[in-house]
Amino acid sequence: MSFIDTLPKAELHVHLEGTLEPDEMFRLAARNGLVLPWESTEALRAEYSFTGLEHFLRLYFEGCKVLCRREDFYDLTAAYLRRAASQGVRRAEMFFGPQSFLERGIPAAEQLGGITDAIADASTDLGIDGALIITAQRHRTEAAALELLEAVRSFQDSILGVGLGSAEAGNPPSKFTRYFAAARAQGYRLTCHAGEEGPPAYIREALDLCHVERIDHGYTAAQDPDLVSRLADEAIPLTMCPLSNLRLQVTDDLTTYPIVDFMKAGVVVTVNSDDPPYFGGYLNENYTALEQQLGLGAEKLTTLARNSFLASFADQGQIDQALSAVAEHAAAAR
Ligand SMILES: Nc1ncnc2[nH]cnc12
Ligand SMILES: [Zn+2]
Repeated sequence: MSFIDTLPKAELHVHLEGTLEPDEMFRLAARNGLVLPWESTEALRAEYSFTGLEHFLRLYFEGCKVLCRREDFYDLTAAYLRRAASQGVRRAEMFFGPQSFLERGIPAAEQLGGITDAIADASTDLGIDGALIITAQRHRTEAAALELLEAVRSFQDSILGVGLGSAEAGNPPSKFTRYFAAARAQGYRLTCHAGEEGPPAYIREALDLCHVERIDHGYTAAQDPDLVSRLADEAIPLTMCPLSNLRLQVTDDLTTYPIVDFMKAGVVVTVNSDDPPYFGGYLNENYTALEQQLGLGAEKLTTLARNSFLASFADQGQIDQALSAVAEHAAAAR
């Protein structure tokens, strides 16, 4: 086991629908009497070569079609949490976008009931602390996002936060100010995908107009040094996803990935997996890619793990406990 394998970590940017492994996609399709447009898992994997975010999203939404019943959502969540726990993940704040399923007539209770049961069982069986962040899809209207908040209202006690995902270009955060205001009024923690393919101005909008507490990706902040200083000064964390950015051609090469520059500037940057099977790795593969491509040593890897807990929406007591575990792990490795 390597230093990274056993380093205690939090994962703050993973889409549950994006954790569907190809063999599981085929198993769930068969269970639900559906025929997939691919002959085999190999044929499906051959599609995992993306020109950009929208290309990827077409395949991602196609995969969502095999999720139909409560047990499908349970199995999906349970499998991710098992995998995460085996990689030293102590806390996972997971995104889930109900709109794809609501539009197919699958009740919120089936979706969220399966997910929350799996979170509860994984907490008991594996000791991993899971939490749910509902995301609206920004290619849809703000009215649809507001309807989503209503559709999940009776599950509010099981939902930690609210975010915004899907196709970024042309769908700025300013389109969703009322959605974020309503979510904030209902007591949710707020986060927003921004600066993945969109410009730094989208990150500023997410902060100034939507008042979010975290930025998901934030890659393009590197183009705007004043914004980087602001993220540091205001302690706004970034949940970055290196292998995702590589596979979606956001970045050509991880040897120039801006995460070290962000760390030096004092930004609370974190490493995450986004949609692991689609992008070639779970959390530890993302840490390992940075270790290899940027030459990160134990000190910087430890800072990234510390940041993951500092940036989480966990209670302060839980954060303090996790930070002690990270410090012990680092000390034992010296
Ligand atoms: N990388 C990503 N960006 C935006 N929305 C997503 N949904 C799943 N993965 C996503
Ligand atoms: Zn994402």
